[in-house]
Amino acid sequence: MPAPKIELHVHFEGTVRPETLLVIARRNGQRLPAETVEGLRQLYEFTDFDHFVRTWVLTTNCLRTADDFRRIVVAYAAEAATHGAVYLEGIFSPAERVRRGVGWADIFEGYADGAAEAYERHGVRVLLTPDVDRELAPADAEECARQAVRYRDRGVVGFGLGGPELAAPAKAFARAVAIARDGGLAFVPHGGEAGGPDSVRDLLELAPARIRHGIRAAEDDDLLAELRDRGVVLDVCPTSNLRTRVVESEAAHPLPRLVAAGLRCSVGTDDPAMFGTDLGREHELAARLGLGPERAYAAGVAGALCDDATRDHLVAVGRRAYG
Ligand SMILES: O=c1[nH]cnc2c1ncn2[C@@H]1O[C@H](CO)[C@@H](O)[C@H]1O
Repeated sequence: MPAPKIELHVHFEGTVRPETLLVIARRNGQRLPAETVEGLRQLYEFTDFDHFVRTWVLTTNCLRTADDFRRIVVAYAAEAATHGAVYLEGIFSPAERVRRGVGWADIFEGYADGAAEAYERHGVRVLLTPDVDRELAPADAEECARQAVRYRDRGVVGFGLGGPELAAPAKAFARAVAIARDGGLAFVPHGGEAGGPDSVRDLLELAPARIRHGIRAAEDDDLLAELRDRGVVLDVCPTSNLRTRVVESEAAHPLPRLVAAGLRCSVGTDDPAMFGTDLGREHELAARLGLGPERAYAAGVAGALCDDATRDHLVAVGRRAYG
């Protein structure tokens, strides 16, 4: 049995393995930019972060029905469970689907049903953190936040910001974040991935519950100290950083610096099907970079947006496995 794991940073749309994506696209009458598994794999050779984001938008468009969303959650929970996952917080990007004619309810109902079914069938607790990309009009982001709040009792616990990091400052979405927060959702944005320390500071003004990536905080000692003192958990995805080329090589990855600075870092796969990774391999890489499974699990417990009973359960699971 693999050691228990908590994954806080995974995009459900990016978990769909090429074989399955081709089937879904065909069923929905959607054209993908490649028509074979090999073709998709080649498409996933990213030249830079921007190229990755553009490709992500192209390939994830074929997901369209409530049933698609439900199934991809259940399938990923099954996969992650084989690597020891006991708790997942999954991201999805509703506005990108709505823009292409999918209804809000189909998206939220599908993901919420999937989260419930994942627990029933695979024993993995799944909570949901929809996000908006930084190229979205703020008014549309506000609508997404309102929709997310409506699903608060169906497993939606957070609201995030993703996509091209340099397209707009987080502040442009302050109203959407306020709507989410007033509705009981935590703010869990991406930042410090393609953008540097200033981009992380920009997020801190909106009091994030965690930061997705945040790795470029390692370039600034004062910022590292501030993140440590505030206890902000960073959801780090090392393979993603290598594959989108925001980090040049494994040896150059800032994770050892983050760990040395006393930051709490969880380990995530980000978009495992697009980056050719899985939760087990991601933890092997994190361990090589100085972040072992026990410490990663503790960061997961600290960062999870769950209720007290679930956190107590996660603590007990961790204690049994790691002592
Ligand atoms: O590593 C990542 N960084 C930023 N955005 C990401 C990442 N992985 C997936 N997305 C998703 O890409 C979409 C593009 O507009 C966004 O919705 C974001 O959630």
